[in-house]
Amino acid sequence: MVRSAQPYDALLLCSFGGPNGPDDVLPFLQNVTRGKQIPEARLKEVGEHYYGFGGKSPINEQNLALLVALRAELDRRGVELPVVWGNRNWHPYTVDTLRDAQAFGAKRILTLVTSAYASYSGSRQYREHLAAARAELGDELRIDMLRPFFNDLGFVEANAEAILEAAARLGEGYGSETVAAAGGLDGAHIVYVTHSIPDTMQDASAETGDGYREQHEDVRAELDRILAARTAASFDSSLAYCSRSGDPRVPWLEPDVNDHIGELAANGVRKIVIAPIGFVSDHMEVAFDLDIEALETARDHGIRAVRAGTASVRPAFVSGLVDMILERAARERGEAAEAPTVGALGAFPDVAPPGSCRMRHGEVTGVPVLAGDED
Ligand SMILES: CC1=C(CCC(=O)O)c2cc3nc(cc4[nH]c(cc5[nH]c(cc1n2)c(C)c5CCC(=O)O)c(CCC(=O)O)c4C)C(CCC(=O)O)=C3C
Ligand SMILES: [Fe+2]
Repeated sequence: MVRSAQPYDALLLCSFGGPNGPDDVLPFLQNVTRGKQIPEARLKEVGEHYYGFGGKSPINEQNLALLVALRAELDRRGVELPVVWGNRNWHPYTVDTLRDAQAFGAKRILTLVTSAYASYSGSRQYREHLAAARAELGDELRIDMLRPFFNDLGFVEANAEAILEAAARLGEGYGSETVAAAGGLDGAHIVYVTHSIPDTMQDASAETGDGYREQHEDVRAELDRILAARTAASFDSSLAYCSRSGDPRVPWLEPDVNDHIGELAANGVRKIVIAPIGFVSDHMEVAFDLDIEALETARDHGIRAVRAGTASVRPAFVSGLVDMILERAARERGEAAEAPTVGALGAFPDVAPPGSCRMRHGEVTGVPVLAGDED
């Protein structure tokens, strides 16, 4: 039986984008930082991270893999829904992808952004971006966005599995993988990591609902609960931040993961699992800021450290996303469809509330966002 995802004609996988080679790095960074106050020195530094990887970010191939995995899961369930891919900061740009989709007759698009948590960077900036694309392509095109998925069981389950696999590497020599995971986790400290944002962006994210930091704390608590139940190991955890940018005088969320690892070492911690719950795939922030910098910091302090994988294309994650897509489509058809979540915060609304997730607390820019949530 063919099931439809009506009223949607296509699913747009919308991501950040990244350079595919050395010549892309500068223009990509210019796209990202247009209108933002980022010092030249920071840009140079980030450019070097990319050049160190041959000028190529892993993010585009990771998004293609996610697209293929979503396609396969939709097919497996017999759902007819084209999946297309577009980015905010690099080719293929969202507006070009949507123009093609429109040429094939698509009128109503559901967007999945590769950002699990709601803040300006992970939510409103995408809604501004999509509104700009729609303004270019015409009002017949209707674009919706899926609610944040940080507390979807599939996303949380994928992270739990990745942490257990990493813990098993810490516990090598304990026997079977389950025993090794428990042994590795026992006495360990899990450092959950996400992207730092300016304090004023955090405050803005908390204005109409639970804020960015609170969303991560909710995931941390839920993961701790799942991991303790599955392993009976005794462990601690905390939330730290990576990849701060901007003017050094402007406060961003802390502790920085490297400072935090130093503090843990001073407090006698000897083994850690670094769990990048703030990221959906192992892109540059993970490959450089965690795998190169944070792991080196741990080594310098004599701490054994492993980095857990991201949700990426784990079946639990992909399947959870498809559930969310089908639920949203059902609600748009006027059918009753629940929005199940884990943790304490509950489902975020399908349409972001007016005034949510501004760039800075107290700031109103008047930049258009998607229909339904204009200020
Ligand atoms: C919350 C958040 C996420 C997580 C949510 C999500 O995943 O969306 C995220 C993801 C990403 N950030 C990325 C890259 C960059 N972010 C920058 C700058 C900034 N990020 C910010 C926040 C976030 N960013 C902020 C507040 C800035 C300051 C300027 C601004 O207000 O926008 C800069 C400029 C240079 C620098 O200063 O770092 C770059 C190059 C890539 C691509 C990686 C790759 O290429 O593999 C990805 C996935
Ligand atoms: Fe970023």
